Amino acid sequence: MKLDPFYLIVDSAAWIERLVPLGVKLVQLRIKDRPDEELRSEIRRARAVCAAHGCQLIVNDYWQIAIEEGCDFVHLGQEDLAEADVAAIRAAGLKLGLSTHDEAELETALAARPDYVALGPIYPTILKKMTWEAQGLSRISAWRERVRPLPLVAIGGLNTDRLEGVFAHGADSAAVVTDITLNADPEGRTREWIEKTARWR
Ligand SMILES: Cc1ncc(COP(=O)(O)OP(=O)(O)O)c(N)n1
Ligand SMILES: Cc1nc(C(=O)O)sc1CCOP(=O)(O)O
Ligand SMILES: [Mg+2]
Repeated sequence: MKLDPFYLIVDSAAWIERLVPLGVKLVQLRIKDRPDEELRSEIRRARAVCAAHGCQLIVNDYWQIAIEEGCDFVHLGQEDLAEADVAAIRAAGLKLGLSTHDEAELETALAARPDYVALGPIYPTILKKMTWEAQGLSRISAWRERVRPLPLVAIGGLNTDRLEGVFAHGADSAAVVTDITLNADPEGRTREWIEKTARWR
């Protein structure tokens, strides 16, 4: 499986409606702490836009709702994975991406036979408080060898100046939140990400 080198992560269908039509081909809907009905409505809106624009939608955390809403890809962290029914996710035909932050998590992730592995935080992130120090670029190279032939996603503190480094060290896709959503010009920055990742597409 090949992932687009630009992996956008946003927290609402409104962001997806705004940015996916610009040419984004891989997007994660990462919503926290909202009632189920709101989540369903957000997922439905996101699915419609992604279907219209040939963009792969990945639903974060809410694998049961993703199954029920007919989605085809979920992302889980290690705590999510511990509580998830991976067999049910597979039986429903969904693909699965998993987070990793250290060796033990990588072992756990690979044992679950995911469709991609994410490594983070490569650089410090302002999005959420993390237990892990920044991994640095060399960790990407180490993960590259361990994760092959699965795609490797780099995440955490990425911006357009850091792309060369993450791809040179073996990432297949660069995931980003705040470099776009907190940018003064999110549309312009999204176009820049699309252009600057073209070499690895
Ligand atoms: C591509 C990608 N990588 C890592 C994460 C983080 O997942 P998780 O550790 O479960 O944390 P939350 O995002 O759920 O807060 C991700 N969402 N996407
Ligand atoms: C959601 C998330 N997960 C991470 C991990 O390391 O697992 S880092 C991260 C935040 C990514 O946001 P930004 O691009 O703004 O740094
Ligand atoms: Mg999670």
